Amino acid sequence: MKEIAPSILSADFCNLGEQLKALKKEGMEFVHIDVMDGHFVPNITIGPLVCNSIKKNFPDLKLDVHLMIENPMRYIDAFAESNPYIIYFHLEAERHADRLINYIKSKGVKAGISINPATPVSLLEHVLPIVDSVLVMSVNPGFGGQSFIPYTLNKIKLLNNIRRAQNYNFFIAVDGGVNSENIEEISRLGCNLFIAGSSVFKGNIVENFKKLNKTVKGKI
Ligand SMILES: O=C(CO)[C@H](O)[C@H](O)COP(=O)(O)O
Ligand SMILES: [Co+2]
Repeated sequence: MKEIAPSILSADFCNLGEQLKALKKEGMEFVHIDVMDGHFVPNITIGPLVCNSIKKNFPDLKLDVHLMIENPMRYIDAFAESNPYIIYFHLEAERHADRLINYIKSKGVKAGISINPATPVSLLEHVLPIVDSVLVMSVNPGFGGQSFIPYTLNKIKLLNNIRRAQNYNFFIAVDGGVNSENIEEISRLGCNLFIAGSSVFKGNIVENFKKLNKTVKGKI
């Protein structure tokens, strides 16, 4: 799989429906939703109400829900209500990762685990066989529009190597500072889902999406 997941963190919230409609027309399948609680990260953003509204208006969009919150277990039921494609939680925010992965799956939702730039891939060793996705943060979480941290490329490469060697099934998602200049390299290293906020929503959103999408799908 090679897909772009536009992150609505950088969308125009007064025109969110129109923007999603325009992107969907160009083949957008995933929409990335950044949930921030003002504790795990300094910012406060979106809750389950918005997820429910997007799902109601765009039932076939795959909701890619990125929880950047403390105590994620407490909110799984609420976010599972919108029937998302996947819920990611942060390893740094959860002492009982195995329990939480299984709980998310018990709701019929794919379970993803996200790691901050400074968190090593080795900490995921024992859960890699059971997660549906690993989300590599390529910026420090909390805000859109930051620059891609180059050393995170090594983490993508390492995850891809482990996946190949062990025959694991998780997909690799990368989030933060993804743009038309670095997306090709990120793709070559084995990334499957490219989360892009400002590089889609700043400027001409349709043209931005088309360019990124064509690059990862190898049509240019
Ligand atoms: O999780 C996030 C920030 O914590 C966002 O998904 C990410 O930053 C996307 O925005 P941009 O592409 O502008 O970096
Ligand atoms: Co995100």
